[in-house]
Amino acid sequence: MNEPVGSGSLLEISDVEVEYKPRGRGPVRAVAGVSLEVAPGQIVGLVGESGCGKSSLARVAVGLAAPSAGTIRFAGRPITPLGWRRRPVPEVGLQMVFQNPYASLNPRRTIGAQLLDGVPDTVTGAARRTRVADLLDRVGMPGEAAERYPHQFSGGQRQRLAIARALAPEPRMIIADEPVTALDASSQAQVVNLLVGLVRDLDMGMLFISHDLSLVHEIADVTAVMYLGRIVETAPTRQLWHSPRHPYSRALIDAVPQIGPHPQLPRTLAGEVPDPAHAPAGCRFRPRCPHAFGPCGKQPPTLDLGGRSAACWLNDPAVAPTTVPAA
Ligand SMILES: Nc1ncnc2c1ncn2[C@@H]1O[C@H](COP(=O)(O)OP(=O)(O)OP(=O)(O)O)[C@@H](O)[C@H]1O
Repeated sequence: MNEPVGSGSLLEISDVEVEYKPRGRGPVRAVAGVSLEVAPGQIVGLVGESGCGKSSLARVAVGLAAPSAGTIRFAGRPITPLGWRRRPVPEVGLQMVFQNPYASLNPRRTIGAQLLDGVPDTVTGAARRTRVADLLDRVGMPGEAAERYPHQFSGGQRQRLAIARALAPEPRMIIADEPVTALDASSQAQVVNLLVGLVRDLDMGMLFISHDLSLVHEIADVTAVMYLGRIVETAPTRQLWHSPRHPYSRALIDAVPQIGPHPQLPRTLAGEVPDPAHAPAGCRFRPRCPHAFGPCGKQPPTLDLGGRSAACWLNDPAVAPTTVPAA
């Protein structure tokens, strides 16, 4: 199953747009031209406020819906959307873990039956049952769980089982969309540690989607920051955390309470995220940006800053004011 990847990327999202056409309303461009890559063995964190388009992007990335524009390739092959409830791309090894584990577990079937569904056909006979036991063991669940139904487990256990279900087809990559948001605090840490441990052990790629920058900071190699349908900054996580180059990334970092020797109360960003049906022209962050100036009314640049990128005119020395505050 592990075919070579030509370009070095496992998942390549290029100029993707997702537009909804709700009845009685104008079109909603939830994803407005996003490009993002995940390499084998890499964890990429995608972070942004609620409504910025993270789930819309995840759904098209995994093939559950078609993008309105742009292309998605996995292991060098285009992803063809097959629709909700059909397993779209198991043959290319991309699986999804949802916020609500019920979305990936059928409440009317035993856990064992559902895990067996995902085990590749190349595993035959008694080895299939053994594989199910191995999967349960990997996620820290007892073998007896195979005979039970999803409702017989707690939220944290269900998410472990959903992770086992995602691992069954031996994927090369996981897209995890807010996988711990619905769980209580103690289960959150356990499930994140489990997921990250498995991804690292199995050398998989992962796109980890979250509204929680402090969590993404803990686990991601690279962080992409999304605002109102666009990626505004992508950088190695440590660089982004210590020297953000987009004012929105700065605002997200400032919103995280700091403890330790230099405690700091969170500073919340003023204003609301605009409705994507009425997105501001030019830089979409402009109405909330403390540094907005002339060129921001134009399309923001996607500036390559050497291994990282930021869509902000402040980083363009040709146009930025000479007294530029750090983002
Ligand atoms: N089926 C739909 N029809 C119309 N608008 C939609 C639809 N699905 C999502 N949207 C809108 O698209 C935008 C992006 O939604 P999306 O769920 O992708 O964001 P998100 O960042 O994942 O937010 P959350 O974390 O709250 O799920 C929002 O404004 C949302 O209201």
